[in-house]
Amino acid sequence: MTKVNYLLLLEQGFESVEELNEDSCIFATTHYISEQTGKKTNIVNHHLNNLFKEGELIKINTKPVYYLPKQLVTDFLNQDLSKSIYESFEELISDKADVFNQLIGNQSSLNHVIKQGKIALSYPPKGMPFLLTGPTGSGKTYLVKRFYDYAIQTHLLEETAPLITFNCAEYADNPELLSSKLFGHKKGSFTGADVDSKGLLALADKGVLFIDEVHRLTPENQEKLFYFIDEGKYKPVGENEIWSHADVRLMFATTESLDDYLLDTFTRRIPIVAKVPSLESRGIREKRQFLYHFFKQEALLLKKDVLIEEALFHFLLSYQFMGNVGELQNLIRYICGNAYVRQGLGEDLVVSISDLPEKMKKEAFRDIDFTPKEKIKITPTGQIVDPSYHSMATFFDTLYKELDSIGKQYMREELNSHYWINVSFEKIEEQFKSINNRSLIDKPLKIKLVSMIDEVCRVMYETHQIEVLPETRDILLLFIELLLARESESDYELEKATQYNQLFKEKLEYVTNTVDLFVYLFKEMSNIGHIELNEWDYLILNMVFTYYRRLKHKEQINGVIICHGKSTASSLAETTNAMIGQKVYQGIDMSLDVSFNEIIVKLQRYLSLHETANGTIILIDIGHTKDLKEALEHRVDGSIVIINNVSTQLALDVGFRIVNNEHIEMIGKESSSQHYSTYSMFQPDKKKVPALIISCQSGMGTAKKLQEVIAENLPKNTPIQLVLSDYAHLKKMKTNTTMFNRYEIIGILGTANPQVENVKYIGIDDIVSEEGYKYLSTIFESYLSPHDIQHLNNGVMKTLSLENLVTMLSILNPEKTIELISEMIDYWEQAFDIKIPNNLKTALYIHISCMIERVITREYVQNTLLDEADFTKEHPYFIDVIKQGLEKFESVYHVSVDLGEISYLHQLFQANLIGFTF
Ligand SMILES: Nc1ncnc2c1ncn2[C@@H]1O[C@H](COP(=O)(O)OP(=O)(O)OP(=O)(O)O)[C@@H](O)[C@H]1O
Repeated sequence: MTKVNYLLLLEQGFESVEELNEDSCIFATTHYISEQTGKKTNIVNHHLNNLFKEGELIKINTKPVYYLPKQLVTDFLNQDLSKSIYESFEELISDKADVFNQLIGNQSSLNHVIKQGKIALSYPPKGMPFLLTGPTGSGKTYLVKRFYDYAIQTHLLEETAPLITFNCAEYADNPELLSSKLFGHKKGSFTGADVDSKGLLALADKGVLFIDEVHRLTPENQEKLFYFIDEGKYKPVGENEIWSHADVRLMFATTESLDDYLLDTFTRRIPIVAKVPSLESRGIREKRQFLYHFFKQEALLLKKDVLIEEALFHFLLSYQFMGNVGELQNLIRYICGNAYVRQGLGEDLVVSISDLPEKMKKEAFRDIDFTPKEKIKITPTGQIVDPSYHSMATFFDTLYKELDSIGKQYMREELNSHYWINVSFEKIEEQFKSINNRSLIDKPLKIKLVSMIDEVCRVMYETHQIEVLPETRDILLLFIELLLARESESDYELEKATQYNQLFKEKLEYVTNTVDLFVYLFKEMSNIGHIELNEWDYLILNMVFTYYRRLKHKEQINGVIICHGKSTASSLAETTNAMIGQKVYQGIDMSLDVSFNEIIVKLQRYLSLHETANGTIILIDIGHTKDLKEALEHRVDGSIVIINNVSTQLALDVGFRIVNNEHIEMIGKESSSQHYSTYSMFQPDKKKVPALIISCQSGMGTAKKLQEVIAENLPKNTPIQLVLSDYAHLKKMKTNTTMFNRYEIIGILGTANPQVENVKYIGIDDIVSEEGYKYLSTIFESYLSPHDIQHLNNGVMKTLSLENLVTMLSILNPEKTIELISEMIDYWEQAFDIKIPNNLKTALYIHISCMIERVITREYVQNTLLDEADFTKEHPYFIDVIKQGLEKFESVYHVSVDLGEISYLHQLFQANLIGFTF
């Protein structure tokens, strides 16, 4: 029996399937087929797996596993499938449920637009108008059609509901005609109006009217439309008395920017506006998917495999399509059509640069790389064989393996640290050079990236005096390009990388700090795609940042000058550096209105980012030796010498000695005696900086918000750092992460306990409870005074509920919501005659606002455990009072809160109020 027979067998079995479930598809298990055919299960398995790899079958990963013929399942569901392996039949069926699953970018670039659109459509009772902006060809019309499909599928609209499209640009020169088109007209209302005519609003009744190029609508027509939006009625042209009514969901689109005056008045009336991104800004990953998608369409149409020459594919990847997705789609159709004409009836269709339109051909040939490469193959069933894609996926793993093998040699002490760094760096460089970086990312993104990196480096220099050498910048650029092009995450022995990073940090902490700073600034400042760095990537950055710096700057003593006055220290440092001929000193100015504490913070920051192992000499104008000693002894690696009474001569003398590599103590002793000043020297006692980990199950967004709230309420000069951690990562890795090596972790704060042994955890709910102070004390008591802890507690209590609301609510106006909930709580306090404690208040704020969102977005979960009759019988007064409190809320947001939700509220009240009897 051949492979093909197995496929036929499955297809025959599938013919009688009426519903997709485990029973009806039992014919699709290995066991069943083995029994039917008398073949051993491992033989059956082998063939089925091959068919699966070739894209003929999909897999349902239940026990037992089911193999179903992909094409027939697609026909059955009347929808393309988004993947080839499903965890259950339910998952397979629900893949159909959401029409957006198929959309390229639904999880990334279009995520926001889709979310906004769904909200607009679902907003009770009849949805809200919704405006899509975005350049031509970006897919606005395409999205509107998907939103319409979604509304039908979720029964927001009837199956027969109309979708009517109207393009204002076609009537822009004739506002009367436009008006009559939209609103209809009465017989005789203008020349040629021989009969009454219905407008599009009437035709779109109970459905959707999509108005494209809406910026071409005249102000009068806008006004008429606004009136319709507000009141649901309008008058056809020539009709003065009788109002017409229509039940229509409106969607709008425009290619213009919202700054346009017409649009400004428009957007004030349209609550939801979402931007469809240009093709270029969607990044190389999505562009690659679009290329696959459109070539697949052609393969399907022509019923042939399409073989794409690598040079053509890469030209398309890097070409900037001003007409966006639409232009790309047309171009691919043109290319395939051209190739078809040339090749006629051949078995496959080979497409190459020569199939491009003339004007593009020239440009494509200019950049062509003549090394022969394998072609990319796309079959009509959607199977993709792309050798360049695979090499990218394994690229990083290969590098990590190399770094691991060098690291192992270092661990076995076969290499010293100097060689470890050098050999690792050489490997990184070699691997980077091996990749063809012509089309890792598209040109405009690359231009943006170059200026982004320059900007980050400028800020690093201006704020922290860290110079990133041009060589380092080049390699950083390539590295980030590679990261942006990386399609999948590697899980190659991440713990090993963590260990190497730790060893690296022990040697060169200032480099790891510099890397952290670079990553932080890059993420903060960049609006370039999302980049995930793993521990290996950090190791690469550590090596890259060290390598050239070491080559350029011999390891020498660090020099710092601190003086009173606006710019005395910096100009003294500058002059001496110039006279010595290299950078020896960093100046820190101490203007009169700046406290010495602030100077210390500046100094600490500066030193944390620079090599201090060879010692640091601080030249200062007056005193402060003791303060400096205290501030630095835990923070630097090598000896510290402080010399008083700085003068130009002293600075020059010390500077030349530093350059000549004299011993630090000798410099202190001799220079100070020659220049009538005093010096003191001490060895540091290095301790880790305390840090609190913030980690939320609900994601980094919430953790970041929480970090802001805590940071705002901590004393200004506390050494405590607030570090964010991914919840799943923390829970899995426990103390085995760089964070635990880098900091003295004082505790974890979050929304769920990640269960890290021997580390204290407090939840947000603990902080906002009555006992908030007590909980905070368990973590902060060794670091903050009781007064500071109290301040922190109060501050967090005050901001947290509001903050939470703002992050959680994506559509409603948070201030208004808070106001309403607060009224509600007042009402309940009066009616129940109780004082609701803060913890319950916060819980209520959060709970109710989420509840509204649940109702509006129809993600309503029925409380199946509730016995409604019992609950109604036992708590009639509670239900009554809660309902009255919710009344205004229900009417403002057009929602209705069911008994299940009221019973959740009941549980909340009971759990938080001792002796609550209602
Ligand atoms: N996500 C997508 N998947 C597949 N095809 C798409 C996608 N987005 C857009 N297209 C295709 O690109 C073409 C252009 O899209 P569309 O007409 O929706 O753009 P538009 O923004 O409305 O353009 P214009 O402003 O010029 O009217 C269409 O043929 C559409 O089928």
